[in-house]
Amino acid sequence: MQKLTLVKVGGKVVEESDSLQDLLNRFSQLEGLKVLVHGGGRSATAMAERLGIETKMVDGRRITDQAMLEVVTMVYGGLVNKNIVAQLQASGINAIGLTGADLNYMQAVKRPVKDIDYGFVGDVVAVHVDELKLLVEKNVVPVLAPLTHDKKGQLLNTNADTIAAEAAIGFSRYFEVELVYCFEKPGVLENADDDYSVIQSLNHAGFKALQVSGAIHTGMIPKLDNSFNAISKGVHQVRITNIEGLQKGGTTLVGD
Ligand SMILES: Nc1ncnc2c1ncn2[C@@H]1O[C@H](COP(=O)(O)OP(=O)(O)O)[C@@H](O)[C@H]1O
Ligand SMILES: CC(=O)N[C@@H](CCC(=O)OP(=O)(O)O)C(=O)O
Repeated sequence: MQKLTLVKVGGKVVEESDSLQDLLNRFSQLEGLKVLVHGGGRSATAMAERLGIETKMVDGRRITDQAMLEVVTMVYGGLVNKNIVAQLQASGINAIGLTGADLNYMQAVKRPVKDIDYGFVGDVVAVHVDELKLLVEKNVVPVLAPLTHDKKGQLLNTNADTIAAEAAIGFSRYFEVELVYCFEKPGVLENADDDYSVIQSLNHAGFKALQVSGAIHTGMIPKLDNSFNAISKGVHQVRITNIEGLQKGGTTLVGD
């Protein structure tokens, strides 16, 4: 099977032009077939503030009402995505920027309201990577924004870590996929405040134990849930690392 590297880059890296440029330079140098997924939560919050639109969060999760959906569509599908595509083109990479509506590659349903109404947030129900496969085989690099659609005309906001895991699972039918989560820390840390405490290899039982002890918390919990879901559904390897570790290093997740 041919190898494919799928890199997800988070909001802090995307927000700062220097770190984004550094990441894209290193990404451009990765050999073989590749896909980039980007977040941009911080950029959306900043743009909402500039537009006088209040950002509402519950337990660290964005509430996407109609006004916020317009902001995230502009920021994720436009500003962030097209900037990345243009910068990759400048590095000689033939990139194409897409939401889940483009080529109908990722379909979702609006999250049902239980205790909390998250608004226009999509839970992924179907992934169609056949057209993307043809593109990557022609050395085109898809740049995927954290937006999905419901196939009835509604765009939905979907977490970028989930988009990356679901796309990686979809591509695993055709390729040996390595999923790399690139964020601001050098890996999953034994102590979130100590950058020298990187855990080199982590299985699901180890994750759960560190979650119970409180060493793994907040945004790292859904990132690891997405990672282990990807491994259980055929993704060859998942790594969590920073820009410097894009090629190797950080935390490698292992199946039980
Ligand atoms: N044990 C841990 N190791 C590393 N980061 C951790 C850990 N526990 C919690 N975190 C937090 O998880 C956050 C990463 O999640 P998130 O902000 O969602 O990532 P992203 O930048 O990819 O969007 C980090 O900023 C860090 O503060
Ligand atoms: C539904 C949901 O969580 N959407 C995220 C999408 C962006 C994202 O995931 O960005 P980071 O990777 O930078 O966190 C949000 O709007 O914040």
